[in-house]
Amino acid sequence: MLTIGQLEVKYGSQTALKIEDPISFKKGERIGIIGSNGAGKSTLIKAVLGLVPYRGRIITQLKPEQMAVHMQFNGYVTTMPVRYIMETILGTKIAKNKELQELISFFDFESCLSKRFNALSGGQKQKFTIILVMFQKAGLTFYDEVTSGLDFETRQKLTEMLSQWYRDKDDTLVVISHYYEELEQLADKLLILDKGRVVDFGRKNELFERYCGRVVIIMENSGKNKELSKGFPVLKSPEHLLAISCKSKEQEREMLMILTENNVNFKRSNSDIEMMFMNARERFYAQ
Ligand SMILES: Nc1ncnc2c1ncn2[C@@H]1O[C@H](COP(=O)(O)OP(=O)(O)OP(=O)(O)O)[C@@H](O)[C@H]1O
Repeated sequence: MLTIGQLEVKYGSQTALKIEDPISFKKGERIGIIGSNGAGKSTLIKAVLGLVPYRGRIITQLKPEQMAVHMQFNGYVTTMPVRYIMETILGTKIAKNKELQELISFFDFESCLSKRFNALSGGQKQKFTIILVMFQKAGLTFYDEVTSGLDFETRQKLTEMLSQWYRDKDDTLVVISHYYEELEQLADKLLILDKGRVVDFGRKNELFERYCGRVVIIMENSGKNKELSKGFPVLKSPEHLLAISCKSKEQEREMLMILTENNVNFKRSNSDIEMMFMNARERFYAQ
């Protein structure tokens, strides 16, 4: 569907993004893009959409109208109710369009239609743009920080709605997010960027195995826990946590036995994106 290779985007003399080995997004894939501030995530989307000049190759059979994008920040006319903005942008009347009615109802947006954009809450503003984006039924849809700035509960609800909407559909999605739980729900593959470079690209479970092992056991970073896990491979983790990588069932059993016998609370995970992301970056720079 889309192949990117030998890509370089510069702002003035600063290289914001450099992709050497080709990466491909295939039909139906759900791709999450993860990276710290300034990693080049939005720049990648802008390059694909032709919004910034670049050198290199972006190959796709898709026409511009077959790509839809939800950008991080969106502004609309503030002098009229969002109903009219929606109808003008989409070129259809809500009352006459069943599909649009279905979308509005799915996002519980009916009561918002008479409000002006500025009078919508953060979550409602995002829903408004999501409805506009989804209605286009593009082959490839980008969501850039779709839940950014929302409170935890609204974020969770919106992520769940997106996940539910796309569950049985074959749309290709590219989701940029800083929230690990959002990528957990919406993405099957991850593109990890850092300082404009590709750290890795692959299926979530394969990346987890590559950087964290079979399973990771996470506990408080205390002196006692460090002592108990001596000899086990320690992963890079947030300061307050101690993460142990278990490469085999035997290793995991041994670790769990020690922790249980010593009454230590722990979390076991085979999909922790934060841990995978931190360790992927660590290994990238160690090479
Ligand atoms: N219009 C611009 N002019 C100059 N530099 C820019 C411009 N847009 C982005 N940059 C720089 O390019 C780099 C990548 O920016 P980009 O917005 O792609 O990062 P990002 O990964 O999306 O970050 P964030 O998570 O903060 O949104 C950053 O160093 C940023 O300061």
